[in-house]
Amino acid sequence: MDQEAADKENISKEELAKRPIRSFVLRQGRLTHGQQRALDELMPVFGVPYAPALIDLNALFGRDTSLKVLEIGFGMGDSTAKIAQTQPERDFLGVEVHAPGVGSLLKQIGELELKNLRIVQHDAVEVLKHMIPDASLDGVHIFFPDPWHKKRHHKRRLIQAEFVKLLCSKLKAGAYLHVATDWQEYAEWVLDVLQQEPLLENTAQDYAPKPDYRPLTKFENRGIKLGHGVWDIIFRRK
Ligand SMILES: C[S@@+](CC[C@H](N)C(=O)[O-])C[C@H]1O[C@@H](n2cnc3c(N)ncnc32)[C@H](O)[C@@H]1O
Repeated sequence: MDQEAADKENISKEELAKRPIRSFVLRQGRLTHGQQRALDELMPVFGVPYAPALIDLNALFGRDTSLKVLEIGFGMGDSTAKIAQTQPERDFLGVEVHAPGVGSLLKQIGELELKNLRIVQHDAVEVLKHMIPDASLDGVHIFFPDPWHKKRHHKRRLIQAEFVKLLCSKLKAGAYLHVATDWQEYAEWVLDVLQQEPLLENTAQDYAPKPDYRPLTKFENRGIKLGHGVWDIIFRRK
């Protein structure tokens, strides 16, 4: 049993044992004024409340000709907003559990007047299972997922064989799955898990060159200057 995880969430070890293993720890996190305001004013407009009911993605975005891309764990949403801004012909559904991040992305949606981005604030595993129709996605972005460094936490890593199966069921034939990470051991793990899924094929020999649509984050820029690596892994649904 994971005392550290129980302590972090202020719940008993017994309660934790009954819950499914999750890829995140929900921290309270302070909201800035701007984030709170964006949550109050823009969540009713751009937020999709979690419910165990399938979403009609074409109806949600009001068009059926656009490609539909899901992003899991967008953090503060800076890359998400930039991508949505530079690809107005595509529609993006971002999923994140962290309230300050959701507030931050809503603020950017307002400032940039983005029409092609919607947000669900909930565990992406449940969103995928209960809200995303089968074979409805053209792409999935998972940028810098929590690497869960310690061996005893590896079970919390988002990218696992079972999760990848679930993802595959939601991808259209030919759709892409793009994972980026700055932790080499997690990059190797992701490559291994994706290679073992028979419904996926790698678009590269192993790691892919960074596609232009993924902006360099501030954090990544700093890392590159220090000689740290970033690995992009892009597979396609057969
Ligand atoms: C290390 S951060 C990276 C954030 C962002 N993609 C970036 O590149 O800066 C990982 C994010 O994934 C979110 N996350 C992890 N598991 C999740 C899940 N199952 N559903 C939704 N969000 C999740 C966390 O809350 C966190 O904000």
